[in-house]
Amino acid sequence: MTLPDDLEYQTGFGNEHETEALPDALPKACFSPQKVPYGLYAEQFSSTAFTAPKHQNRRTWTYRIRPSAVQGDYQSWDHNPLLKTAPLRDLPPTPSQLRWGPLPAPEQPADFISGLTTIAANGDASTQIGTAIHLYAANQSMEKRFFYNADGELLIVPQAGALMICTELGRLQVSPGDIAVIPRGIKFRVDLLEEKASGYLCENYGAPLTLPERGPVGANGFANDRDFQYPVAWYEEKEGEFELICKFSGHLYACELNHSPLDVVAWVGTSAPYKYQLSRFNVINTVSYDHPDPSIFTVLTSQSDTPGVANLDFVIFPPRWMVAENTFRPPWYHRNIMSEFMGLVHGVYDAKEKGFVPGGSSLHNCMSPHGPEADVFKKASEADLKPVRYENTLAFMFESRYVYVPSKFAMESDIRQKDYIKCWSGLQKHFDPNQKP
Ligand SMILES: O=C(O)Cc1cc(O)ccc1O
Ligand SMILES: [Fe+2]
Repeated sequence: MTLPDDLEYQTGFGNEHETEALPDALPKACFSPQKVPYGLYAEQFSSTAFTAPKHQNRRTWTYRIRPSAVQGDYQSWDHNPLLKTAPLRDLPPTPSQLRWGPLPAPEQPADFISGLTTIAANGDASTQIGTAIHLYAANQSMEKRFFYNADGELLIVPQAGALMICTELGRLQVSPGDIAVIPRGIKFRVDLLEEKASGYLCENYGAPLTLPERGPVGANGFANDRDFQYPVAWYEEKEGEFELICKFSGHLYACELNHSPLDVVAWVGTSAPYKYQLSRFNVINTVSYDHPDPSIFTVLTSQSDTPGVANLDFVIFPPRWMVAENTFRPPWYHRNIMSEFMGLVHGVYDAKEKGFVPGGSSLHNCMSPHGPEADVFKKASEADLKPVRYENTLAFMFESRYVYVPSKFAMESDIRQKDYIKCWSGLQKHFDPNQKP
């Protein structure tokens, strides 16, 4: 369900946005004046190295009631043993094709952070390489708890239930069909707008997500810059007993706060949380023949140090027309150097009509063979190739150059579909050397 979203946003991917919740709160002629309007403190927030190339540089100046340094001592926080960080060492990486059903709804109270479960991770957070994939399942708002993640940027893909993500830089409302991205280090709280909420969370240890190049497609297409929505300044002036949780180099810490950290009255900069409605994606595909590589469906990419080889590609399979002639239309059988983790927001995915259910996941690691299940192969091989519209479907992929290591929970939990590979066992031999091509 999509709840109406009446919040105000600023638009434009990666723009230097500026916003103030009180008139003239934003200093005009410099970033760090001797006295900030309204008695605020200036604090710079850097998401990239000071010296990162200009087109990649992301930093934001915040003007806040108290500097972030006003907080208690960090103590270790051990309330979520299922939240893990790469490198995962409990089990060896596996080339086995894996699939999972959704997580059951939590029986105990769980918020967005305490209700996180890690399914897989790759790379190494301490070297800022790789990603982790978690599922969230929450039945309560974070209330007096706030969180920031020093290990990476967070890409939230809601699957059920609308969320109000209250951040230092303002609020984002997201429903299934939207995504939100929270920069590394930004403090936030997630409020549930419905009784429960669940979805996927990709933690990107690497370079911040950005739009892929458009190449010969030109200046428009795929995810258009104008459709990315950034919050306007919004603050809470609240005193009391609050808790700030942080994930730092794979460890969870908490410190006490005597005020809400969402106290930024004005900000200007290029590093900020944002949301994007996936239905805005301009889908580009063949109008002649063959099934193009799924990179044509890339919404956002986190580049590694090798050009064209992603730390993380976020790819979607949205509703679209399928018109390819003389073509086997579903994904082909394939083996890929990149590792592919998939999820389903709603509907049915064209390669897997059974077993891959909304809220579920699959993993096909580097070079592990996969493709349509047996029934899909049969149907697609005989289909009448008239134009058809794929409706009510939204699958996605977190694709990475690094092998995903599943968590112990993922391998041992009942949500793992241990018979997944049987989906290909019905593929019969049809070879006939005497058949005329
Ligand atoms: O494996 C998958 O289902 C994802 C995928 C989809 C597609 O259309 C082409 C290649 C690919 O890896
Ligand atoms: Fe694939």
